[in-house]
Amino acid sequence: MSDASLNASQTQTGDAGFGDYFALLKPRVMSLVVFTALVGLLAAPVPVHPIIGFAAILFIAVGGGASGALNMWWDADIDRIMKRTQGRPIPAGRISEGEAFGFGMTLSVMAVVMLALASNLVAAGLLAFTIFFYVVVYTMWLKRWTPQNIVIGGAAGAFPPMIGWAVATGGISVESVLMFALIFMWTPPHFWALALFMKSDYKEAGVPMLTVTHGRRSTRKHILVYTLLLAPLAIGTAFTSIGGPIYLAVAVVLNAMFLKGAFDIWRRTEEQAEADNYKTEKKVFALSLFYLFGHFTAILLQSVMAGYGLGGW
Ligand code: HEM
Ligand SMILES: CC(C)=CCC/C(C)=C/CC/C(C)=C/COP(=O)(O)OP(=O)(O)O
Repeated sequence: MSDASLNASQTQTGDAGFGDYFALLKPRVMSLVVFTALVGLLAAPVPVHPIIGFAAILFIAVGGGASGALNMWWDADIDRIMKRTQGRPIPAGRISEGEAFGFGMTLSVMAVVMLALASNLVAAGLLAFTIFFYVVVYTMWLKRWTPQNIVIGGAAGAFPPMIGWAVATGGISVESVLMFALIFMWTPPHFWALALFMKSDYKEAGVPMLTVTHGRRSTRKHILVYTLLLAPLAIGTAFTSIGGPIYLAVAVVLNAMFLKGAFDIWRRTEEQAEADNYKTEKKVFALSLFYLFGHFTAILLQSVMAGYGLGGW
């Protein structure tokens, strides 16, 4: 039986296993979040002892996961309504809201304290702020209040490379802000492409996503505008100290693909999208994941090569 087909009447709180607590950490989304933190850490000009680096990434992963658990605790009511989220441990009845809250809070505090001990207060402070931003600013406040929820709230997902960079350097710099900006501008097309084929779910749950408040036509336009703003930023990063020729080649190809996808989404009518079951929108959502992974992999490659005195301009 799939998770989605379980419901509270078939399962009881207390049935939870390791897998349910692991699911509270939103591991799939967090895998990319943690990767960007790792790249931030490795791209910094200050080498980190491997054990400290490993521990720091682990604590960032735990903090990120904990914020996911707190997000699911607060959003349990809407997760019960949306098909996509009904199989999650709380709506499925395998973990109680109180248990999820306790789990999320305990891990959050532990992650921040441990990161402070393993690295420095700037990194730990940034992690604490990121958890606060995702849980309080995005989840509790913006998500149910404004269609700009993910534009502003998306900042939470953009902090992890800055945390990684701060672990290594103890501070914030132009380069780490650039990595933040890349994720910040990427989040709206990433999410709105998904929202185009999720509209009915958010509507039922009363979440004011752009698709619900402004319609799909406007969302298509918004995706294009943000992708057009993202491209020069992503490509321009090639000419900074975290970029280089390899990054430039990757960025040009990925931005050309992402722009083509955004134009396709913008050109399509709802009838066309419905006719092929939102094939283009689904493709662009998948591409968004590859896009971010590709840019951060290129930043990582450039920094590894720079360590050998190679790959720069
Ligand atoms: C406010 C910002 C964001 C919103 C609202 C958002 C929303 C979503 C949603 C609703 C999904 C569908 C999958 C699910 O049910 O969990 C998803 C998938 C995903 N997101 Fe995002 N996202 C945001 C930011 C990010 C960031 C910053 C990253 C990584 C850096 C990221 C990485 C991913 C990945 C890897 C998936 C695919 C997960 C899978 O395979 O199930 N997202 N996102
Ligand atoms: C280090 C650290 C604290 C990282 C946090 C990173 C972070 C804020 C990621 C946000 C990505 C995410 C899961 C958005 C889902 O939005 P949603 O909660 O509205 O999605 P849902 O409808 O699937 O619950």
